[in-house]
Parts: sequence; C-alpha cells; structure tokens
Amino acid sequence: MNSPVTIGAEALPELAAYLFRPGISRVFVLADANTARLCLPLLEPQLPPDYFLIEIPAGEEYKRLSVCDTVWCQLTEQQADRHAVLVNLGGGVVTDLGGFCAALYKRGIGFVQVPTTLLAQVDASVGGKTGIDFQGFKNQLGVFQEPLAVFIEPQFLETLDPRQLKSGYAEVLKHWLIADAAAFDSNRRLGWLTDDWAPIIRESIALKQRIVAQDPLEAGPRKLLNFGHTVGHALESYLLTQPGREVLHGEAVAAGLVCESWLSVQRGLLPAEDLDKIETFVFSVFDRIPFILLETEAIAEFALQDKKNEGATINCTLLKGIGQGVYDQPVTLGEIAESLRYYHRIQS
Ligand SMILES: NC(=O)c1ccc[n+]([C@@H]2O[C@H](COP(=O)([O-])OP(=O)(O)OC[C@H]3O[C@@H](n4cnc5c(N)ncnc54)[C@H](O)[C@@H]3O)[C@@H](O)[C@H]2O)c1
Ligand SMILES: O=C(O)C(=O)C[C@@H](O)[C@H](O)[C@H](O)COP(=O)(O)O
Ligand SMILES: [Zn+2]
Repeated sequence: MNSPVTIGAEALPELAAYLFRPGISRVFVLADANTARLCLPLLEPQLPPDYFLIEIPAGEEYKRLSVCDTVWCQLTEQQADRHAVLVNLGGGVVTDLGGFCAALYKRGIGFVQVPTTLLAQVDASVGGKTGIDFQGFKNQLGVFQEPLAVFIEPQFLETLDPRQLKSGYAEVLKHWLIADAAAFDSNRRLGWLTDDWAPIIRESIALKQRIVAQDPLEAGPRKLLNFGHTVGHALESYLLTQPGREVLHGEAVAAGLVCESWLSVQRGLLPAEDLDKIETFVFSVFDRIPFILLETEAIAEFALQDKKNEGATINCTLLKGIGQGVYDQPVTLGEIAESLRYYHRIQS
C-alpha cells in the first residue's frame, strides 16, 4: 500500500502532529551537511526538543556502507529502540540511505521522508525503494520498505542549485514519457522552468504511486519507472569511476531517455518523429554528457548488473509511443553500446 503523502505548506505542521503521537520513543533526524545547514532551520520548530541529529557528508559518493555504519553506530549509542522514528531530511541520497538504515536497524524502525530536492520530491521519497551503492554499482544493496509517511514542502527548493533542479526534472520527464503523453506535449511547449513546482510534484507522485500500487516489488509494471535507467545507471556508474567527470543521477537518466528512445525506434516500437520530439525536449534542458567513442563498451558493461536483468539477458524498458512504456524488452550489450554511439553522434 502507498504511504500517505502530504504536499504543500501544511506538510511540516502535519509532520509535527505525526511526531508528537504517543508510541514514538524518540525522533532521530538524518541530514547531510547541506540540508542540516539549509533545510533543518525550517523543520526544527516542528521537532520535539529532544530530537537527535545524525549528519552525514553530502553527495552520491557517500551513499555507501561505511556511512550506514556511522548511522547505525549513532542509533546504537543513543539507545534508539524499535519505537524510534528516523526523519530523513534531504535529497535522494539521504532518503535512500536513511530508509535502508531504518529498515535494517533492529530489523526495522519506522521512518518518514522529508525530501528537499526536486528529484526526491517527485520520485525518490515515494515507492519504498531504499538502498546504497556497492562495488561501483548503483543501489546494489537495498530493500523495499515503505516509509510511514512522506511530507513534501516545495519551499525547500528555494535554496536548491539550478543544476540539481534540472536533475530532478529528468525524472518528471521520464514519468510523462512512460505514462502521460498530454503532459509531455504541453510541457515541451512551455519549457522546463516554473516558479510553482507544487502541481508538477503532485502529478508526478500520483503517477508513480499508481504504478507502484500495481506492483510494489517490481515484478512487472513497476519496471516502467526504470525507463532511461539501464543506460542512465551505466553512464552514471562509469563516470563515478572517473574523478572529475561525475554526473548527477538525473543528468545520466536524461541521456538514458534519449538512448532508450533510440533503441525503441530501432525495435520498430516508436516512430522516428517521436524520438525527434524527445531529443529536442531533452537537449533544451540538459547539456550533452561528454565521453569518447572508445568508452562506449566500458559504459555499456555496467548494464550487465541492472536489476531488471534475467541471467545474461538485459531487459530494458522501452517506449511504444510517447506516454506508453513497455517493459521486459531484451536488448544486447552491443545494442546498448550502439545507442551510446548514437547519443555521441548527436553530441557532435
Ligand atoms: N528510491 C528511489 O525511488 C529513487 C528515485 C530516484 C533517484 N534515487 C536516488 O536519488 C539519488 C539522487 O538524489 P538527489 O538528486 O536528490 O541527490 P542528493 O541527495 O545528492 O542531493 C543533491 C545535492 O543537493 C543538496 N541539497 C539537498 N536539498 C537541498 C536544498 N533544499 N537546498 C540546497 N541544497 C540541497 C544535497 O546536499 C546534495 O549536495 C541517487 O542516488 C538516486 O539513485 C532514488
Ligand atoms: O521507483 C522506481 O521503481 C524507480 O525505478 C525509480 C528510479 O527513478 C530510481 O532511480 C530507482 O532508484 C532506480 O532503482 P534501481 O532498481 O534501478 O536501482
Ligand atoms: Zn532515477
């Protein structure tokens, strides 16, 4: 069942009411260095006075096991019991890692998500995927565990870097491509920037929750939400191994949307003019990610660890039209590399 989500100015007051309920022994807040500084001041008046802050460093490189160790150590030192609640205040790194830590601590304590990036507000905070990166592979360790509730205050986005806003927009675009052709069409005319994110957040969350409700453990239709991620995660993971060339999750997903749309055309599923519309929209928002042709095979190899795969078969989510995703489409390593070469060609 989907967790309850509150979006808007009422979100933080509702969180306060939630945390003051009887039965919660202590409130722990997990934040990264940036959200502790920039977002905690807005949240703090809503927290019980004896809350305990656990602060971790910011960035994807810290979505890793050693950081979970420090979180579990602090929970243990503070004698957190099973009735403690962890409030994850941050972007997708904090909501993924915090959810994972909460799910494992004493076999599971409750957690709530307070997402502070656009990416986490439209995607990462809902649906119950939690996890960390391992051995260079994205989200290699994780569990499905729904939060107790999600509280979304769009005001947090006011301090967010525009590059991070764009990164979140890639997941919004993904949602439209798999299931909402009308939104894709109207927004490609309007452009990506807005000063009112609330309606976009509301619609994205509703669309994601509809899909998750059908298939919470990703045995079938939830794979639609992974469109762009077979190639996107491969590119993101490869570039994480290249100091100074790291890209944001959403930036890699945006490239993945183009590559996997191209694969959809190659399969005869998507008309070429739709690929053209998708590319035009993507490149109106995102810069091209630079890599050289010699790197395409090494990037593609990361797709061998994709979680949708079955044995040696790489299963991709593709499009059979704008707004119509289709999952479990086998593709070869060679085709993935070819899609990256296509992306490289349109870069130059
Ligand atoms: N679980 C899921 O369903 C799901 C979905 C999509 C992405 N993800 C994961 O989410 C992660 C990416 O999340 P992200 O893009 O939010 O990155 P992030 O958590 O690293 O946040 C991006 C940066 O913004 C800073 N920040 C956060 N909120 C801020 C604010 N309000 N003002 C100023 N700075 C702020 C952070 O400190 C960080 O430096 C990836 O690891 C990805 O795999 C998970
Ligand atoms: O919620 C989902 O399902 C998704 O696939 C959403 C993705 O945007 C997200 O990046 C997710 O973490 C990817 O999961 P993974 O199973 O491919 O690691
Ligand atoms: Zn994603």
